[in-house]
Amino acid sequence: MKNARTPSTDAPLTWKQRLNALRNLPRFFGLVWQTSPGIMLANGILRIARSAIPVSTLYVGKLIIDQVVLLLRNGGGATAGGSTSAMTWLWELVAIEFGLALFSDGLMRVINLMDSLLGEKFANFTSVKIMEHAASLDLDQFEDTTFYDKLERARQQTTGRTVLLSQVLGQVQDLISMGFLAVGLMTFNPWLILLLLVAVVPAFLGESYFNDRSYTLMRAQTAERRELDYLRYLGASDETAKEVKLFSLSRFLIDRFQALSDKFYIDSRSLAIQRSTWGTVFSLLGSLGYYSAYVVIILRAVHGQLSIGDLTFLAGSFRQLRSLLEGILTRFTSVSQGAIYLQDLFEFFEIKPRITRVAHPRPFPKPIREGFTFEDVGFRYLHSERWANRHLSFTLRPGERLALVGENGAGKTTLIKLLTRLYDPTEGRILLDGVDLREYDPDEVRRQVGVIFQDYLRYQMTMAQNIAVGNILHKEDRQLIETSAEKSLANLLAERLPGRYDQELGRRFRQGVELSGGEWQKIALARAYMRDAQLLILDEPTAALDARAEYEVFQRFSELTKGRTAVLISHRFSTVRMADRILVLDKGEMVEMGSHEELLEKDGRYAELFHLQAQGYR
Ligand SMILES: Nc1ncnc2c1ncn2[C@@H]1O[C@H](COP(=O)(O)OP(=O)(O)OP(=O)(O)O)[C@@H](O)[C@H]1O
Repeated sequence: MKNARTPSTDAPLTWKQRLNALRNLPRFFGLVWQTSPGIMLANGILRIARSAIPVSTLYVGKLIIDQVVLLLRNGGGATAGGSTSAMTWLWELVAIEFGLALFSDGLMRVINLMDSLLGEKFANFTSVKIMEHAASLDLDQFEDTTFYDKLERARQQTTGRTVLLSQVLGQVQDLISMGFLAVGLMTFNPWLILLLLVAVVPAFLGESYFNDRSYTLMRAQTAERRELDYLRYLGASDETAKEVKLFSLSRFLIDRFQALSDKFYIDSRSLAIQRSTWGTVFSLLGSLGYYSAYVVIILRAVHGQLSIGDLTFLAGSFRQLRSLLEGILTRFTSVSQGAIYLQDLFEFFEIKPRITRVAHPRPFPKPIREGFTFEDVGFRYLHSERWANRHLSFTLRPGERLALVGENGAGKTTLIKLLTRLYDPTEGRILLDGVDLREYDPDEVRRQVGVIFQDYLRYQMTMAQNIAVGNILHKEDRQLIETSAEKSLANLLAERLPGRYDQELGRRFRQGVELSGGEWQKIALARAYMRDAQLLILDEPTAALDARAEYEVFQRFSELTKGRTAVLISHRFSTVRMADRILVLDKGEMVEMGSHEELLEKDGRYAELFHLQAQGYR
């Protein structure tokens, strides 16, 4: 991650940082171009056409006034001889101005339409890209809060980037308009340009200063804003309602929400007040500059150096130039602001997964011959001092059923995550058939392993889809889905549901049916049977099942995993004893390994835990 390029959260942005951020724009437009080259090109051409309109309109206006003055001087349009052609010319000019106004209006509408179409396409395009990139990253990157903030900022600004798009395009258009107007103004009096700058530059500097401060504020609040979203979710979601009600948490949550949002309000209020005060001062300065220029122009007109048409043209040009320049400078700060936000997006795209595919991965062994060997494996979570696993050395033999036993936090789930390459070991290595697991394609490893974690997801989808997620490539294979359900006993549930396998589950959308914890678990278990995996891993798969269901599930599991390697984590010894071997973990380290009988005979930690549980049943 290139954190060095990200401005720090407490210092306002320097000009250099602003200009640096502009370097993101070409890449941004590259992406926009990728989204829709046709609309982008048409948009550019129309904007160039539109930028010539202000100066043209003013010039035609000048010609009209001069023509009227000429006609008046010649005794009035109706009476003067030879004035018919002058009148015709006058009406032609009016028609041209009218045409220009219509054309300008039409162009603006088409441009706005294109901006919004392009913006929407781009927002969808980046959202998809963000999702795709997020999918390629490692689990531990998601568990890192700085990463999460970055992802959140990248995600939140999808709509902001749509605005940036029209701002940058508008900027280019206005710059060209200004060029035309400035040429006109300078041919009359170059000093007027100087007055213009005096009128506008302070406003610009003020604007950029306050933009810096609001960006800094926004950035400093990222983590708290995330908390605000979380509180909002806790306070009003179907998943949390039960507990929030029972524990009467709503007041506690609302107060916390209120305190946080009040803090945001106070911070933003003082900034908004300062901004508005200074804004008034700068705008006064601007008016002063404008009226000084106006006086210069009027004096020259009175002395006969300028025609009345010139006067209106120049005054109009000056007024328009001022508002364009102001617009451009103000927009510059928000464009560079937007460009800095883009940095968040690009930095997010630059985060690379560490668990990568080697250039020439080895084919996954079919069948596995020697098994998985842990060689002094240790693992520490990011930012954690403690080792979640340490000094693990053992072999998971092919065809063996291994149970992992240990108290809460002993490192059982972590060991599974290492085995499935969700993480790579911090030290030591894991071999599969004598070759480092990192030499295989991680996707292939995950395909060959069927794993159900204790915190499996309850998808708010149909029952069939809930099972199919175990092997999404076969989502249409009804036969496979139904046999998997039979293996996990979820088929009995399907028979009871009104919509059978097509029944929507969960209450979030449509007419879903909510299930009990054990029912959900059977569905999750079916996912493991969806793939013809060589290694099956169940992490506390039966915790929510009743005694009979648990017995049946394990009877089946034993039959179904015959000849396949299986790892189970369970706190129930009735389940654990079915395994061929048991690995006992304590504080991340292996303390014992052996069959149920061997370990009882040894009378060590396993025997102690076993007797403790058995006592509870006596
Ligand atoms: N994502 C994480 N980030 C940081 N630390 C973690 C993370 N997940 C687990 N830990 C820590 O690692 C240690 C081992 O956790 P693990 O989930 O492997 O235990 P476990 O044996 O599966 O526990 P349980 O029986 O409660 O499921 C714990 O001390 C836990 O606090």
